[in-house]
Amino acid sequence: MKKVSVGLLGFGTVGTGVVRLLTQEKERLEARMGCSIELKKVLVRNKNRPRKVLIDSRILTTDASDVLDDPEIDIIIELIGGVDKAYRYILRALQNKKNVVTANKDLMASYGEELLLEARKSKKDLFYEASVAGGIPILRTLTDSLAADRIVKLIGIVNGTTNYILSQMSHEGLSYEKSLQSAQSLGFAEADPTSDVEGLDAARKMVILSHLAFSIPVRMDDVKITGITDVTREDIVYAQKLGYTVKLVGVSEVNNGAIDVRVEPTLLPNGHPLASVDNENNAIYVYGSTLGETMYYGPGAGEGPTAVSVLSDLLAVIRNMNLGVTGNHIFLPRREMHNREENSIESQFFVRLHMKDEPGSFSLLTDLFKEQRISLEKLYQEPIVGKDIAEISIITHTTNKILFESSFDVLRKMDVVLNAKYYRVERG
Ligand SMILES: NC(=O)C1=CN([C@@H]2O[C@H](COP(=O)(O)OP(=O)(O)OC[C@H]3O[C@@H](n4cnc5c(N)ncnc54)[C@H](OP(=O)(O)O)[C@@H]3O)[C@@H](O)[C@H]2O)C=CC1
Ligand SMILES: N[C@@H](CC=O)C(=O)O
Ligand code: NA
Repeated sequence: MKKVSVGLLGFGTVGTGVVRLLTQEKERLEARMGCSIELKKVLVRNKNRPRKVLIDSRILTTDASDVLDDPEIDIIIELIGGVDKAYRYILRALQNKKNVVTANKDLMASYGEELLLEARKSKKDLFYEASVAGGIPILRTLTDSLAADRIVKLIGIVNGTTNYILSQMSHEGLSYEKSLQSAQSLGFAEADPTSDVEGLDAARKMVILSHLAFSIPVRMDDVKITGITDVTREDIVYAQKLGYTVKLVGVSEVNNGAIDVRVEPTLLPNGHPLASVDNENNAIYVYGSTLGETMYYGPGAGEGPTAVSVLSDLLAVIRNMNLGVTGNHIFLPRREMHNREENSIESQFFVRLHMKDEPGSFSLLTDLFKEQRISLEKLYQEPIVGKDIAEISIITHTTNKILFESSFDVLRKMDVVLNAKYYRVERG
C-alpha cells in the first residue's frame, strides 16, 4: 500500500486531538484513502513535557528542519499558532514542495493571500478549515456548496472562548474571571487569551470569512473591533429583562458597493437563532440572495472538534495527491471594495444608564430622544433601593448610527445621568 508521511508542528490542544483521532481512526481512514498514513515527526518546544496521548518519543523533535526539510514528508500540519514562526515554517514547507494544513487564523487573516499564492506557485495545497469556527465546516461550505449564490451578509458567533464566558455569566451567574479560567482549562482559549476577549480572534475569522464569501480582501485594519472585557453581569441581566441575549457577534455586510465588517458585543432578540448558541459552540448565519438564510452550527473550539477539521483537510490533501491535482479552490479572485461610510449605517441600540431618581429627570431623557427623532421601542425603569438612583434600560428603534452616537454623548454628559453605556442590537 502507498504511504503518505505527515509532519506535525505543535502538539498542544489541537495537536493532541489530531494524534488521538489519527491513532483511533487509523484503519478506517487508511481504508478510505487507500494508503497508509504515517506520522513521521512532531515538532514541540519541550520534548520532556508530559503528553496526554501516547506517542513514540523518538518522533518528537525541537528542530523544525527535522520536519520541514525531511524529503519523505508529504504533508505538514501547522499547529504551533502565532504569526512569525508559523509564516516562515509554512513558506518553507511550500517551497520544499510539501502540502500544508493549518488551523492558524492569526496567520491566514494577515498573510493568507500571500501563502495561498505561494501554494499555487508550488502546485501544492494549503487548507485551513479549522481556522474558522473549529469543527464547523464553513470554509468549504462558502467556497463550494454556496458558490452559486451571491452572499450579502454574514453574522457569526465565531469565538468559542467569549461565547463560553458570556454563557457562563448569563446562565450560571459565574464571574468573568472564573469563566475565562474555565475556558482556558478546557483548551478553548488562545495561548494568550487577550486575543479572544478583546475580539481580535473573532475579527481574524471574520476577515477570512469575508474574503471567501465576498471575494473581497478585507484587512484587519478594516474591522471595527470591541471585545467583551467591559460587559458586566448587570448588562446581561438587564438585556434579559427586555428579552435579549448578549453575544460577541461578528457582522460582515456588503451594501451598495461598500463593505462593513465589525465585531462587538451585541444584543440578539431571544428568538434569534444565534441567541441560543451557547458555551463554546459557534454559528455562522449566512444571507444568500437566492438561497435565503442558512445557519451553520457546532463546536467552535476544543481538542476533538478542531482535530476533525484538521484531519478532514489532511484527507482532502491526500485525495488530491491520489488524483494528481491540487485544489487551490479556496483561493479566489479579488474584487476591491471600499469600507462603508459610518453615517450610512442604521441599527437599533440598547442603552443602560443610572440616573438621579428625582422629579423631571426622566422627562429630560425622553425629551432628548424626541428632539433627536430617535424613537424608543422598549423602556425599563427600576429604582435602586435606598439610593435615590434609577436603573434605566432602553431599546431604540432603528436609527442612524452617527445620530445615535452624538445623542448618546449628550445624554452621558447630562447632570442627572451618573453613568451610561450602549450596545448595538441585531434585528430578529
Ligand atoms: N484550541 C482550539 O480550540 C483551537 C485552536 N486553533 C488554532 O490552532 C493552533 C494551535 O492551538 P492550540 O493547540 O490550542 O495551542 P497550544 O498552545 O495548546 O499548543 C501549541 C503547541 O505548539 C508548540 N509550539 C509553540 N510554539 C512553538 C515553537 N516556536 N517551536 C516549536 N513548537 C512550538 C507547543 O510545544 P510544547 O507542547 O512543547 O509547549 C505546543 O505543543 C493555533 O493557531 C490556534 O489558534 C484553531 C481552532 C481551535
Ligand atoms: N480561541 C479560539 C479557538 C478556536 O478558534 C476560540 O475560543 O474560538
Ligand atoms: Na471550520
